[in-house]
Amino acid sequence: MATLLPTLWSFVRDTVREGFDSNAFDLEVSRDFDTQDIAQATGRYEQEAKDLLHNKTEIKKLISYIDLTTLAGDDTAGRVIALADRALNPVPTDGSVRCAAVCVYPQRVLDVKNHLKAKGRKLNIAAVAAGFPSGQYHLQSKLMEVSLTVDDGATEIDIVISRAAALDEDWKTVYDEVLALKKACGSAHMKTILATGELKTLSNVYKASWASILAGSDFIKTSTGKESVNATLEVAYVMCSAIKRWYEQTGKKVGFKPAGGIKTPEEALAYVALIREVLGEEWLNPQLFRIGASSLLDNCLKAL
Ligand SMILES: O=C[C@H](O)COP(=O)(O)O
Repeated sequence: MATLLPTLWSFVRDTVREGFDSNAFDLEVSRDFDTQDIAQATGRYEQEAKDLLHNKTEIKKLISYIDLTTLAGDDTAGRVIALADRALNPVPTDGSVRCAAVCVYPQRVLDVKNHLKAKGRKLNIAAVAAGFPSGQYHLQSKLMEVSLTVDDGATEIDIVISRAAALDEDWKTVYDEVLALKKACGSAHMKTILATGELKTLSNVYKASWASILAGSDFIKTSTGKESVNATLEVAYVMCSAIKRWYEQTGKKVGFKPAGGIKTPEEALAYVALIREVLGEEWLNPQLFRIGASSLLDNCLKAL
């Protein structure tokens, strides 16, 4: 483990060298959001969700976007193995459907990996890391946690931003940390959790989205599921506006993951309607759209 430290510190050093252009950042993020416009749009998505609710194909697609999650202090090898089996075959009457990934704590990654190996099956293994859920840890321990979790076999890492830096409007620190963590992820995909329920304003949500996208996040994700306010359509609209803007400027597609408190197919389908309108149908696949949820699958099965 001691040999990891010099490598991890080199991430930090390289990150600082890559720099953050504050002027360009401020220029880009100086936009206002009309909350009335957003409320009108989210009302539309909720209505569209009601219309989609009786379409069984849409419900099965929903299941394919789910990062099937357990993030509890009493998670055991047995629980995450059962979760992985469920993710591989979530609809007992239709073997063609599977969830996008399982999402577990770092210490449970190896249990899932060994189980999949023994079964000869493949499944994305996402793990929350980098001081999840609060982010209130030293950067070097966040980097080490990410490295160890990737070494254990996580193919996707869900990191958290520093809300302290975001609330202090220190976007350079937010960017630097995300950039360093992206490097620590290596080939694993990185989803950056903004914890929007703690960011206070929609303007901060947009700025945190932009800093995270600039720093190379593969996905941006709303929430950990542990904040008192988790995913909402309002913040999803703002985050997807940043993803759209980035795509218009660079041609690069960043994914979106609402997570936390999404329990019913109707709630989840409203996010589908939002993605369809703001980003387009091409975003509606598990490479670019995930839903982080621990109890949505049960309710989807009831709707089938
Ligand atoms: O990232 C996923 C969330 O932690 C899941 O939240 P949930 O348990 O409210 O569905």
